[in-house]
Amino acid sequence: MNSVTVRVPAKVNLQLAVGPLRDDGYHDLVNVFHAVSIFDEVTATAETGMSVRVEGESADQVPEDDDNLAIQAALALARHAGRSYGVNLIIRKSIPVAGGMAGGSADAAAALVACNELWGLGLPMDDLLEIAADLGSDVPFALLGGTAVGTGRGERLTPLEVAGTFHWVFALADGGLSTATVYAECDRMREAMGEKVAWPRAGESLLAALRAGDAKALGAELTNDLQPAAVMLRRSLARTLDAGREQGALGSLVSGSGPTCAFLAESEAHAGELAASLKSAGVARDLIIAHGPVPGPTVV
Ligand SMILES: C[C@@](CO)(OP(=O)(O)O)[C@H](O)COP(=O)(O)OP(=O)(O)OC[C@H]1O[C@@H](n2ccc(N)nc2=O)[C@H](O)[C@@H]1O
Ligand SMILES: Nc1ncnc2c1ncn2[C@@H]1O[C@H](COP(=O)(O)OP(=O)(O)O)[C@@H](O)[C@H]1O
Repeated sequence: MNSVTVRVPAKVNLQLAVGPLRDDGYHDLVNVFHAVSIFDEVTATAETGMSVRVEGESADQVPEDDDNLAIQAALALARHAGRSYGVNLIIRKSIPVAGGMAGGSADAAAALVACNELWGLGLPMDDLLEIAADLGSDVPFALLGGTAVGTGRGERLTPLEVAGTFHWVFALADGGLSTATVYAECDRMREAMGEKVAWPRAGESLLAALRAGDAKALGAELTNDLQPAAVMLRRSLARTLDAGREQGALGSLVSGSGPTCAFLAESEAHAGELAASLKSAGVARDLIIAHGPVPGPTVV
């Protein structure tokens, strides 16, 4: 086999509970990940060296050297296998870059799956999950897909039972936000308010809403502890979130570290109406309709 293509979804966080800052610079989380139908595609082709090319949505903002998370994934996999494999990766991006939808992590997960296949390694999921956790906190979930709760840095995963499909509208912003900057702003705001940071816990009502496939109940339970920090760093997000609520979204929140905002709709038709109203309100660079949960990386 000379070439393998893998399609990989974006994520939105249904609950992001951020615990205290740890000594290693990370925060303990309860991170309820939900994979949605916005996909990047990664094609891995056998080659002697390691190279990457990025095409599509905001490709100019993605590094085409060893800083690219997909190349880092291929290098980590080759190291794990103890061989000096080579690969050319072509990444076709649709997931917004630095948008809080884990596009880089998705590409890394896709590269792990594609190279595992291309190089005939046959490594099991558990090995790939271990390599993924060293690449970034969100990469293990990007390998898994579906809906799952992440603890620790977000890398320790338990898949969640979900009934049916949820319909979403995503409002894209101009430019990205740095994940590390948003966590640091969250710490700064908490300190300024003298807030005692609680140990993060999964919301029982949120898990029940997922099990029941109850969009209305889910909408009321969406929470993101990074949202105040993201809004502080990008004030225009307050207006975007307000517009979603005014236009009848069941729930509105910043996706992860932002600046993408996510709006939960009642149905596919309602998502279409909501996207149209948000477009008229002029509160986003672009709007994308998607559904979740969807499976993780898939060889196409
Ligand atoms: C916020 C979240 C929510 O899912 O995703 P994004 O919105 O960026 O997609 C994640 O926690 C991001 O995960 P990921 O993007 O993989 O982060 P990493 O590369 O592991 O870490 C980047 C930086 O984020 C901060 N970080 C990350 C994870 C964590 N549990 N605590 C942290 O404080 C640290 O400052 C770290 O240096
Ligand atoms: N394959 C990749 N796709 C996107 N961004 C990447 C990739 N590899 C490295 N990066 C870098 O990671 C940063 C965060 O990207 P991304 O994963 O899209 O956002 P977020 O962490 O907000 O979900 C980008 O600014 C970019 O410089």
